[in-house]
Amino acid sequence: MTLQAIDTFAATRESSSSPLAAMPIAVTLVESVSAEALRKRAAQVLREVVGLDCAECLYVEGSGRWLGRDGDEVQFDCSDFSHPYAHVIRSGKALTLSVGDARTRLDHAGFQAQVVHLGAKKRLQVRPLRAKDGEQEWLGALLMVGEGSTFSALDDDPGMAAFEELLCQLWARLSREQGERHRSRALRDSLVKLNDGARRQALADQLSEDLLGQSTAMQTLRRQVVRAAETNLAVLLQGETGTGKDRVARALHQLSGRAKGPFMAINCAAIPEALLESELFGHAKGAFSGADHAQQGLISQADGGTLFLDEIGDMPLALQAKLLRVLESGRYRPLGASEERCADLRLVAATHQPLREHIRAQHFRADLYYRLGQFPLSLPPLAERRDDIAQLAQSFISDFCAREQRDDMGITPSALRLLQRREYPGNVRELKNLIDYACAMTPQGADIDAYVLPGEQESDAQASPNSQVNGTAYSLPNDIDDLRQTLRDVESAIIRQRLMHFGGNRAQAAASLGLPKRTLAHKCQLLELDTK
Ligand SMILES: Nc1ncnc2c1ncn2[C@@H]1O[C@H](COP(=O)(O)OP(=O)(O)OP(=O)(O)O)[C@@H](O)[C@H]1O
Repeated sequence: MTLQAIDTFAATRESSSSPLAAMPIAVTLVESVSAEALRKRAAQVLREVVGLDCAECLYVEGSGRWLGRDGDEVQFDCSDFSHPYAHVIRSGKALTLSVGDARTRLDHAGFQAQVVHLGAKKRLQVRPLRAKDGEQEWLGALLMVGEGSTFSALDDDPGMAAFEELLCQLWARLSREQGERHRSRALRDSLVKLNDGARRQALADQLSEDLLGQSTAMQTLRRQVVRAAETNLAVLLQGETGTGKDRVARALHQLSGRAKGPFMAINCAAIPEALLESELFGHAKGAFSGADHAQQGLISQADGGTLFLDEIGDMPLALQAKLLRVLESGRYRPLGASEERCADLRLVAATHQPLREHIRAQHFRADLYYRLGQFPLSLPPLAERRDDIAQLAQSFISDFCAREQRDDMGITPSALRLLQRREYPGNVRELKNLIDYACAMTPQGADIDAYVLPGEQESDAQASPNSQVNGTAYSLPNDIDDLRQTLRDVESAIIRQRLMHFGGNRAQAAASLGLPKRTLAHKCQLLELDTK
């Protein structure tokens, strides 16, 4: 299928009554190999098939501040209201006016050049184009110029809505794919251009897209990751569970000169001891019963790239000695093989365990510990960077909406305050799970409210003795030292569960608890469960 499909469709559109008549256009759009090609094709469809005088897709460039035109230097500042795109991007709503009006009311030179040759009586419509996948808010804007009757027909045409939806979906996907590819290339190119300090800062800033958090601890961590990525040193990541060790390991690989090589990962705690050696080192044919063919191990597969050993604290002592040899000499011997092999890899290991204590207990080799930790990195627990919670929460909400194809949702200030106050033994992973749950419990069109967030006692309910009040399960802490606060917590948990049960309907929740609605509203306010 080629661009001819557009012409064919244009010719047959009038006469065709097939419900599948729009398929060739969809195929043409889907075949676009880049976001730029997609924009061109979409505009061509609108001109040739719909019969518009002018159609053009403008794109929001990376910083989100400018709208650009393909093949043109002209850029439109998104906060400059002398052109229609700023109005549309800021309001999120389409704008329709006559070309004549646009000429007199909007005096941006670049925009004037776009419409100067068009008849003053024609209508002009600009529509915002927005990715619904949460990764990239604004894609750009669609400029269309044509007869008033064409727009009246388009406004009622479900085909136009479907066309726009398809365009946005494809665009978001293509720009994400391109962005991912371009990002590492651009980063490496920038190494050449910038001096060391600026280059490192630029890389650390780029990393903030993957390793979220503006706290000092996260900024320091990102700068350390950049430094570590410049070297071939073995990196030991230490941090509580869920602090992002896996993410950091992948970022290290992506930033390093080995980014084009493989990234192989294994969780040493998840593989039975007996299998771990052959998984890592590989084996020769007949090395053990059942080994009816030779198999490469991860060390060999990571050649030229990075090997990530998660939960290194769980590696058996015998294997630790073999791993040390790989690190010292770059040589290893697959199980049952007669010859040694070489591997050129960077090792990144991670643990949440106190390895020094393991060394004292003789469960971990001290020499391996020091060799692994040539470049030690500590990941801060979430409790030490509560300032990051708001950004993380917003990002997880967007991820949820994109994944579940839900409309954008926000979070109320009281819900955010609750999140910022609570404890997170499971760190960022726990916060992410909590947000996923809260998103799922929040009705379409609403923001996450405090009442949908399970309290800490509810999360830990299995761990401590449960009680039953008024049909609502909650857990009694064992170490009550402030009865009033405990009673407030229990009251808050009960009200939140009731509100959740009744989908946020305060009147029903109040009736079910035998309270006047006003009293419940007052309690909600005191307990910061208020939504308004
Ligand atoms: N700084 C961060 N920015 C965005 N997401 C993060 C960040 N840190 C962690 N996460 C997310 O939290 C979850 C847990 O992260 P990850 O698996 O990297 O933690 P971990 O320290 O390796 O955990 P474990 O020790 O249990 O294996 C993942 O969903 C990850 O994407």
